[in-house]
Amino acid sequence: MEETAKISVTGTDSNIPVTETWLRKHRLIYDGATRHPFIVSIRDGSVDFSSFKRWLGQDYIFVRSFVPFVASILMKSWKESTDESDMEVILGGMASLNDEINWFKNEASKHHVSLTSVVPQNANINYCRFLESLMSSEIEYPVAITAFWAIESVYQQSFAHCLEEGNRVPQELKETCERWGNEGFGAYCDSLRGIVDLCLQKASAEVTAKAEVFFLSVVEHEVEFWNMSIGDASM
Ligand SMILES: Cc1ncc(CN)c(N)n1
Repeated sequence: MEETAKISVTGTDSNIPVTETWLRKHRLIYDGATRHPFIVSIRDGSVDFSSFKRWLGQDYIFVRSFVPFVASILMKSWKESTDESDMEVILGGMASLNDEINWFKNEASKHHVSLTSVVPQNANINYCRFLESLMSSEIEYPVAITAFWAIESVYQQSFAHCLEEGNRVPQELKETCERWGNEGFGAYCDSLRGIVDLCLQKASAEVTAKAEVFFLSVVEHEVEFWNMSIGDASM
């Protein structure tokens, strides 16, 4: 039988989901976020506690900006999505944020971090401005849901890495790693990824290209967020 040539041009091969294409194409940058030195230091127990406390305070500020961003995704899915189940997945993510805010307050008081006196650092200010820009009506639903999946997925893969066999996560940080590294959150990220792939199958090449740019922007913001968490050791 004649051998059929297997041609896979990046992004246009309909057999490979778009997110798979991106993760292969941008493996280095993506690993730079999910295997960041800050994450590796949590995994091997070498993280210093001041970095963890800095991250905790900054991430609380981020999550408060993340709530309206997720609400805007809900609105876009209601207006633009052809698949009703999208809304339920996004709503599930939204609901967990209510619990998340309380988790931060609880964790902060445990570690004597005053959330009211946390000053947002530049990387955080930039990231929150980026979230706000995604809420504009100029940002199509496929682009916004791509950013949402990327934001959640970087955290899931980062903290799942911390929980892998042989980790030496300090007892005080175990709960944090479990929060985003657990299987349930992994399944939720897979659902978001499924929505992104389905959306982008129907999207124009232009929207798909725009979604890829925003995917990369999220990964860069996540790397900056980890860099900020490590902070200036000399401080
Ligand atoms: C910076 C950042 N990125 C992602 C997540 C997970 N929602 C988070 N809490 N903070």
